[in-house]
Amino acid sequence: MAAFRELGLAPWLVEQARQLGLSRPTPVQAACIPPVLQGRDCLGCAKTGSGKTAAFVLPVLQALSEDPYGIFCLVLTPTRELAYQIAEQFRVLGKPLGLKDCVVVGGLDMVAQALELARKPHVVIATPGRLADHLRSSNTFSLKKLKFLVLDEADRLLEQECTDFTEDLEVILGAVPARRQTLLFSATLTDTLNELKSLAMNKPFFWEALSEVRTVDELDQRYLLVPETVKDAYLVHLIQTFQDEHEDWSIIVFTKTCKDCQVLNMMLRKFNFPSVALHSMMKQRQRFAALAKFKSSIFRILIATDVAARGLDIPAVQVVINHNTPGLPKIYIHRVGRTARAGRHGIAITMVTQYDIHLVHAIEDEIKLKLQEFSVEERFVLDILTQVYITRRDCEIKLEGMDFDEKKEINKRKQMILEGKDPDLEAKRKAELAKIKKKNKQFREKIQQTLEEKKQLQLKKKLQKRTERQNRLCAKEEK
Ligand SMILES: Nc1ncnc2c1ncn2[C@@H]1O[C@H](COP(=O)(O)OP(=O)(O)OP(=O)(O)O)[C@@H](O)[C@H]1O
Repeated sequence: MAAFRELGLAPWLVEQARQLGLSRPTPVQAACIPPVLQGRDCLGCAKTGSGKTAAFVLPVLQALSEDPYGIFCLVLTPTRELAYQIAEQFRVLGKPLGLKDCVVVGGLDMVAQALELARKPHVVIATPGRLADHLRSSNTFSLKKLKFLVLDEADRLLEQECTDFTEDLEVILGAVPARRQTLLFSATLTDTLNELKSLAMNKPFFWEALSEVRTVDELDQRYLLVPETVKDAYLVHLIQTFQDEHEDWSIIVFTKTCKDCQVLNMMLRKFNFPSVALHSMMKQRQRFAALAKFKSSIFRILIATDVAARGLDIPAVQVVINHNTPGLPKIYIHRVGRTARAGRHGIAITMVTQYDIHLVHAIEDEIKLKLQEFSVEERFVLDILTQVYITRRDCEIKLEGMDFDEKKEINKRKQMILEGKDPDLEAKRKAELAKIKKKNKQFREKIQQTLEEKKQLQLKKKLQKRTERQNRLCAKEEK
């Protein structure tokens, strides 16, 4: 394969890449860097951990070094943690340029971000919601001269799942120039390819890794069939086994909900495991702190929701455990892709209950590979079953006392504020709407009741008349 130099990158950038340990380009880099340097739009689809970030960071930096100004490049990404990770790559590789970057994500001070944006950074790395908020509320910066628009995890940004970015993307696309280079990357582009192609119209170059299997060869993919009620005991047993056998391994456990994530973290800590949680109901500073502890291997176990499923690059992660079977094969691909990155080996174990077997089949169909069974000595699990059950119950009771659901309500209010809505006004509006609905219902019921009463009355009168008529007839006959 060609060296970085042969792809058209400048010597200073090749040297910078080498210092970071990138000595030879990965296939996605070798394929995508030249067309991007030629000014073409690019859609790159390559497996998790294959170096897609540098595939866009390097050519953007090269173009920036030839014509430096701000704001030159905007990178959009679905999660806050990922935004910081990408910013770090720009910072390290772009150090000789004196690169100025700005990270614009939710959960942090908006005023400080607005000030930074006004200073015209070369590169802005943002989550769509917060950037759209800035665009709606301020005119202290402009994206009109932008040269590059990058959508990392592009399919996630376009799909309408739990967090729907559509409205925010519309605001952002309205603020960037039509004449620009658009770069779109993900490990799972194919589902949204048509929408993505409409974003990249400048002689787009599409590259997809030539491979039947959609996950990396270095990943050992297993399933563990467990009854729903004893999942946690299996989890504790698995973690204990990995910790005993491989002290230096880091483990990510993916859970379905924030509450599950919080309870499992509390439970594992009761068993003295060095774990931290990461989910969207935590304050942003807590999220960063948890991730920093995990990345520095101070805490070797991360319990996370899908907020950590995409993009995070933590080389020490050797094991991914899916506490629930992901409902979508795409989510499975990203989750298990947190291990076995950049040619390293890793293992992914998915817990499967009797109700999830169809989900496993869907995953296998998508990745074009059969998962192998992971065997566990059940007597060890049986030994800890009761203890794990009681500990989990204790943690659930404790969590209820901590008003976890109330916090959810508070977070909803915060989200409204970020969306420029007044939560009290919204609550009032909702209450008024409910009142009107209730009144309408009462009114309808009253009409119904009156109609019913009238009907009854008419029926009564009819019956009365009939009886009177019969009485009269009887009286006549008697006469
Ligand atoms: N040319 C290279 N040589 C060696 N290592 C590389 C090279 N390019 C990237 N890497 C390393 O590979 C790891 C994964 O890269 P990156 O995070 O860009 O993957 P990705 O394809 O974006 O994965 P995901 O789909 O999970 O987001 C990083 O640690 C990065 O430093």
